[in-house]
Amino acid sequence: MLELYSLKKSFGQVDAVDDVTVTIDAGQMVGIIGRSGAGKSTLLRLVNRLIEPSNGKILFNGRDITKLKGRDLRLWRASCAMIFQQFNLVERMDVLTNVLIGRVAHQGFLPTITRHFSEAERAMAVQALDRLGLLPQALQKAGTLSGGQQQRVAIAKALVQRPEIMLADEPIASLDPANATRVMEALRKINREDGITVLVNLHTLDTARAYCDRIIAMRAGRIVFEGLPNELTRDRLNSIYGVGDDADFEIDESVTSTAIAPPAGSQARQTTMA
Ligand SMILES: Nc1ncnc2c1ncn2[C@@H]1O[C@H](COP(=O)(O)OP(=O)(O)OP(=O)(O)O)[C@@H](O)[C@H]1O
Repeated sequence: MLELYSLKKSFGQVDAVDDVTVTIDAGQMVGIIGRSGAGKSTLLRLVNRLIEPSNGKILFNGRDITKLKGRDLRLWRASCAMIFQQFNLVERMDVLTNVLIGRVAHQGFLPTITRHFSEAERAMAVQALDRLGLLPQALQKAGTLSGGQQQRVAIAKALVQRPEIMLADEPIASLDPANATRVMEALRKINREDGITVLVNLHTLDTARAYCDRIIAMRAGRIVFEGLPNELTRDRLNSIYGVGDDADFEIDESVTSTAIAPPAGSQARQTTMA
């Protein structure tokens, strides 16, 4: 269980995350939505300890994460793997090596840069690629893959970290709908099959409603909604975001399936919060 208490991060005068208290149960897939600048990325970066909180506490299974240093901090970062919009792969390296780089926290920096990986680690990387349908691309340079394939390599790289939490910061923002669907399905498969908790920042409300067990909505650094996808009704959303009839997005109340890309001819709409 991940618990955030009065978590705050200020950048000068801006409170990017402002007094956030929330509990995420183990094994949940949680979507974080909100307009650009709401504080979604900052929240994930705080959990991963990529940035230090100005105030507040992070507990994971009762352990105070905010106090971790040195090796313990490195192992924490490995156990809450991050996935970024821009994939963060080494494009000139092959896919398998990119995945193996995910082992750095466990085996140290030197063996990683000299590419000394054990047979067990190679087997782990191959298995992760196989699960994500990328075995045929294992020896291809990462930069030659499509965006969706690269993001799935990034997920495989995160998987070999043996994480307990996966933090995905707008993982589908730069992908076309078909690739976005495959990436979201991959995240959900990992969540369901491995019991890994997934926190995913999303720009599209429909995607969050289709894939996530719970939704957190942020506005100006604060959590303004936390609950089940079907509790996020049009009225509630309007009151949360203060939008009127001339809003630049609409809510598709019919979205209950996993599909992001609607079938040809469908009337399904994409809901964008940006
Ligand atoms: N390193 C930083 N230095 C100064 N201000 C920052 C920094 N990182 C974030 N901010 C500010 O904090 C606020 C929240 O930013 P954040 O990136 O967390 O929002 P977001 O909801 O993830 O937005 P987006 O959807 O556009 O990525 C914004 O006002 C942003 O400008």
